[in-house]
Parts: sequence; structure tokens; C-alpha cells
Amino acid sequence: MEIDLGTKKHQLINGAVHNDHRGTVAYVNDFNMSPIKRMYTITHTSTTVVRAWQAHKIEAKYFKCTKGRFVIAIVPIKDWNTPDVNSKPEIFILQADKNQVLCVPKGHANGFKALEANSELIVFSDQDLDSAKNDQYRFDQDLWMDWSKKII
Ligand SMILES: Cc1cn([C@H]2C[C@H](O)[C@@H](COP(=O)(O)OP(=O)(O)O[C@H]3O[C@H](C)C(=O)[C@H](O)[C@H]3O)O2)c(=O)[nH]c1=O
Repeated sequence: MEIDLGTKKHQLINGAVHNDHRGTVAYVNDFNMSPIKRMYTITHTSTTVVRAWQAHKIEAKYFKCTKGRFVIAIVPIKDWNTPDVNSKPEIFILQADKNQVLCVPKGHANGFKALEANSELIVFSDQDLDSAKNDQYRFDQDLWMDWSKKII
């Protein structure tokens, strides 16, 4: 099944793993990367750092944890000037040993923190850097989530 990346709904795409005498192939066959224009990685050396909230009207993002574990939250934004303080974030745990890609469609804010020191995310974007620069919306990290609460 191929995932429709044009959808307005976030999606968690599950991959799988093949092991044999040569080693391991970890794959996410349903992640169609044709819309991707750019990739980068983010490493959090500490579990106390919160990177939130960054939001995009037109940019879709795809997150894959390549080391450690992250808690990542996403919130749909309707009013970009006065976002709804009562919106409820959807929360995901991404971990390197679970082969999953989280697709966050345009129109959402994302925020995250590492659950283990030195955790790393790889991020894929469907916008080049120039478009992304004009599509950056930042909101206070204390909006929507109490990041100090134990999540799992
Ligand atoms: C992402 C990126 C950044 N940079 C430069 C631009 C800045 O001088 C510096 C730090 O970037 P920024 O402050 O935008 O990083 P974050 O606050 O983590 O935000 C980034 O990752 C979160 C999850 C988002 O959702 C943002 O859209 C994305 O910009 O790296 C580049 O030159 N190329 C890139 O692709």
C-alpha cells in the first residue's frame, strides 16, 4: 500500500526489517519520497531540551528517528495569528529500533524532545530552503504541552 502524502491527516508509516547472514536491511517501502526536496538531521544531546513549536502553512515534514527515542507532538493550526490554546496535541514516540516514519502534513505545528541523550532524527521536507524560510511560524513551547511531565 502506498501512502498518499497529499493527505491532510498525519500518518505513521510502518517499515520492517530483514535479517540474514550479511546483516540487516531496514526498509520503509510505503514511504514514497518523490515530493522530498531537502533533508537534515537533528541531534539532541540532552533530554531536557525542548524544540517547539515550529509550524508550516505549506510545508510537509517526515520524521524518522535514527538514534535513541523522541517524543514528538503535532497540532493542526487553523488561525495562524491566534492559534487555539485549547487544541490538543497528538503525541507519538519515535524510536530508532522501530522502523517508522511520521508524516506531518502542511498546516501543523510540530514539537519534540529526546527521551534519551544523543538521540537523532532525520527530517525530510517537501519544500526547498527558500520556500521554507517564508513558511516559518514559531509558537511558545509552553502552548499545548507540559513538556516537563513524564510522557511514557
Ligand atoms: C533545517 C535547516 C536549517 N538550516 C540552517 C538555518 C539556520 O541557520 C540553522 C538552524 O535552523 P532552524 O533554527 O530553522 O532549526 P529548527 O528550529 O530546528 O527548525 C527546523 O526543524 C524543525 C523540525 C522545523 O519544523 C523547521 O521548519 C526547521 O527549520 O540551520 C539550513 O541551512 N538548512 C536546513 O534544512
